[in-house]
Amino acid sequence: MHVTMEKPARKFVVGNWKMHGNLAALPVLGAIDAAARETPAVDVGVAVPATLITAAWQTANAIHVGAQDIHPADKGAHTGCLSAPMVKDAGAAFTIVGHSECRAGRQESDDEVRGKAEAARRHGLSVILCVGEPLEVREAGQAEAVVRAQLENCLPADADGAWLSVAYEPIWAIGTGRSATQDDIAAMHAVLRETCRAALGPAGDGVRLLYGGSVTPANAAEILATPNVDGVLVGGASLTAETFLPIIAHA
Ligand SMILES: O=C(CO)COP(=O)(O)O
Repeated sequence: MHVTMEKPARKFVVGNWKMHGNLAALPVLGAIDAAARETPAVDVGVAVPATLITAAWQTANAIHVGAQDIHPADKGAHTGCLSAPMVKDAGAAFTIVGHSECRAGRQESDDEVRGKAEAARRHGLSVILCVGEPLEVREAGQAEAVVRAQLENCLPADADGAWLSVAYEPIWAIGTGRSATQDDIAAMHAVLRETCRAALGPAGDGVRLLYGGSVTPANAAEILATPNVDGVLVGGASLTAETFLPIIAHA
């Protein structure tokens, strides 16, 4: 089952736990799940470490449980990697692909990221495809051109909002406490929307566009009210109920 994407009515608020959390963190997921059940107009997801996917899926049923990355191949000699069918089997409903921490750590190309998105779709997983520029690119005035090219290169040919979301995560805003300004987010998300429409036609309007990078309870309302922002992808602030629940409440 794909995460149902009913744009623009429903916002998508997603936590990315990165390399944080073990079984002792399940009560946090329980609290997020309870909040999601009380907020049925918002789609809530958490991309947990792979070791927690099954337990999360068994614990929480009002939220979408996701993986943080997959390999483009279904199986093979890829030590330490997980395939789309594996994370699906474990209970994931979606996966993140192309996160800047994966792109940088593993020298991932846009082609590989597109291959991961295609693998996810083949196996019935929804996808959050991440794009975003480093600081030097923004300072050189090239952010929109670079992110547009990144999305064009990573977008699977016949994608649509039934299974695809795109997350704009400027690298300089991740984990720094310095989120992008509302104007910068609006400008970039207009570019993302235009790029989705150019590549996918009317289906491009249905792709949910998320913002990620130092989202907190203090800035979430403003970010979520920005044109073409259909949700947020939250790192640090998704690790505790105290900080993630208020973000869900703002959606
Ligand atoms: O990378 C992120 C989510 O995928 C953002 O992380 P922070 O919210 O910690 O800046």
